[in-house]
Amino acid sequence: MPALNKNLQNLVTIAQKEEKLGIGLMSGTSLDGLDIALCKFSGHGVETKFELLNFTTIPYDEKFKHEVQDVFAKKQVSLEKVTLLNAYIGTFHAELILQALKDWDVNPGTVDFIASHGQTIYHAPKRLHNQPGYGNATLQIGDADHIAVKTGILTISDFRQKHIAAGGEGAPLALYGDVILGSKPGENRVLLNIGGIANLTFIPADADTEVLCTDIGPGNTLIDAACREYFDRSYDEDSAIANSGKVNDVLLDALLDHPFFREAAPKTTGPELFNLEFVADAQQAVRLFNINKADLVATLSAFTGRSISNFIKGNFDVPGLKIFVSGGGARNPFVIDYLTYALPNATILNTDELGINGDAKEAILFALLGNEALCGEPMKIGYNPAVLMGKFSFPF
Ligand SMILES: Nc1ncnc2c1ncn2[C@@H]1O[C@H](COP(=O)(O)OP(=O)(O)OP(=O)(O)O)[C@@H](O)[C@H]1O
Ligand SMILES: CC(=O)N[C@H]1[C@@H]2OC[C@@H](O2)[C@@H](O)[C@@H]1O[C@H](C)C(=O)O
Repeated sequence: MPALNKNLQNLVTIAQKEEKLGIGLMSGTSLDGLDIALCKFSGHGVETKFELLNFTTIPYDEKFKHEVQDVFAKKQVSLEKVTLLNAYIGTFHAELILQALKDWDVNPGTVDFIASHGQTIYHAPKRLHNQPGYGNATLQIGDADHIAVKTGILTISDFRQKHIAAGGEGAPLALYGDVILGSKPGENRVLLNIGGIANLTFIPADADTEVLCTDIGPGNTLIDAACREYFDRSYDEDSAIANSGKVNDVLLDALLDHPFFREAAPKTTGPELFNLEFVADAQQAVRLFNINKADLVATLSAFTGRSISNFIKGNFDVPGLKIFVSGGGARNPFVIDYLTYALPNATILNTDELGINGDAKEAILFALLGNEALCGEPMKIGYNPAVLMGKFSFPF
């Protein structure tokens, strides 16, 4: 029998190691920076033992943000730019990983794998694009061959395509991590991530009830977009702008009137739908052509709070519900106060109370999916396809 080549031999050796050191990468819809989580794993599936050794977010500079924004969530872009960015982001992410490892004094040779989400540039579930003959689709760029070659570390990437191939919408993938890391028998839990888009995983107390993981609607994306457009700021730090404005209830109702909120879950979305054009359409519908810009930010912040609380109230009317919040929106006091007020029967906590750093949660999730790709078994959770996700890129 011919011997396996060096890449495959290394792959088998890594897959069979009792303990693995893996890096998870996430670069989300907020485009604030690259989240890098260095984790130690043993086991797989619900038996996974996991430790977060180091975490950092390396902020993107304005130039890089603009480069990505040029092609992000837009129907028409330069194909040349997308092609250039695919290689460029891969190489850039590799440089950021090497920088983080240097800062942590970790030798890249000791890291077994990198699990890279890539940068989503377009998310197109069938419900959203509505084009006959085409199914669900999504596109993450930042090619992993560049990461593997530049870092010398086996890289697993492009997790969402397998989810779609097996019948999903390619997102949210959070449930695999949420169930592995956040379940507690006998307790009704929601793990709520407020990133650019808000999503949640409901883990019921009773094992016979189905786990549900779904996007809910906008998290920070509209608040950030309005801050960029009208205040020359990238976000509303500590809700300073929202707190100086007044919620416009007519506009709030118009925003909430979109059919997305009436569609059955699980469902996914993105800034392809929730953008400033969406807000202008809602203003048009109620003939509100002029609105004070601080009132607009307050209304968009209330929109995030209300769409999340409506979904939770409408779907999980269960006793003793605990909601563990993560993502940058957990630091938006206006949104968190709104949830606390609108959901008096639930307890609102932070994922840190589960021992999971809320900022690191999504990067940890991808590290965990990388671990599953190496040594796991397909898991049937909720309505999600039972498949192992990710593609392998070798360093040599
Ligand atoms: N102090 C703060 N006050 C208000 N908002 C904040 C604060 N800190 C962070 N945020 C919000 O969090 C955002 C970043 O969130 P996060 O890093 O979770 O996004 P992401 O990973 O891109 O999201 P996604 O889950 O959609 O991929 C910022 O753009 C901002 O809107
Ligand atoms: C296509 C895509 O990148 N979706 C992201 C985005 O950000 C939040 C929400 O929309 C979620 O569906 C998903 O990310 C997380 C990590 C997920 O898959 O669970």
